[in-house]
Amino acid sequence: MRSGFPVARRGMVIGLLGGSFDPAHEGHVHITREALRRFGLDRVWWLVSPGNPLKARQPAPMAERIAQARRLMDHPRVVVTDLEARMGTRFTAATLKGLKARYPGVRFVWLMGGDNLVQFHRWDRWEWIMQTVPIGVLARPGSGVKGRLGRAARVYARERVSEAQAERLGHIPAPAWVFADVPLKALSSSAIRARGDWGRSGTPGMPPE
Ligand SMILES: Nc1ncnc2c1ncn2[C@@H]1O[C@H](COP(=O)(O)OP(=O)(O)OP(=O)(O)O)[C@@H](O)[C@H]1O
Ligand SMILES: O=C(O)c1ccc[n+]([C@@H]2O[C@H](COP(=O)([O-])O)[C@@H](O)[C@H]2O)c1
Repeated sequence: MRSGFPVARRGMVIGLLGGSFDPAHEGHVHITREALRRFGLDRVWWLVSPGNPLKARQPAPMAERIAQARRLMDHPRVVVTDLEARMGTRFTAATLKGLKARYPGVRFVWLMGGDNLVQFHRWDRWEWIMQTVPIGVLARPGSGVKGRLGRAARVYARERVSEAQAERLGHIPAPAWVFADVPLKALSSSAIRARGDWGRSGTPGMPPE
């Protein structure tokens, strides 16, 4: 990855988990492992965001978040990247456009927790995203209860793929999305920040020493 851009071969299926990772925690690790297993992914790339366009709060410096995420997410098929900062994008649609141009022949799958599906219709060019890449949604406490999946799920209800077909997700033409009912982990970056041990404890999500 000398250029800062990870290597990917044609035909690979790569899951993209975008996030603030401020800080990364065991919930991110958990959904990444579940996504690798359930969606037939060759790799997952964590896209550490320069800043979520819908969040007013500025996150911790990119270098700190990347370093902490790499310490936590140690897996041969997972890459923690600052691709969005390198490409100068922060909206997901722009990121996907850039990645598709840079990696022809690679199949991307967008990954997100159920909380993001609920507000997905507020994202820039969300319908274009839906029609461009398959989406794997992972259950999160407080989201995914019947009737609370949000507008995007309603508009694209017929494009929902069953969990039994999820292993082929990267090969199903968009629009296609799966809601994976993974075991729930009630961890969040905001709770860790509120506790105030981010930056002091080596492992967010664990009690400070
Ligand atoms: N415990 C979890 N279970 C399922 N999905 C999660 C979990 N934690 C984070 N995610 C998902 O991972 C992605 C990146 O999350 P993010 O970096 O914003 O962490 P967060 O814990 O949601 O942060 P914050 O509490 O600041 O909103 C998002 O798609 C989010 O929905
Ligand atoms: O493109 C958008 O309009 C958009 C709006 C909100 C969130 N996102 C992306 O969703 C991902 C999760 O964001 P966050 O802050 O919940 O970790 C991250 O990659 C953000 O850039 C993207």
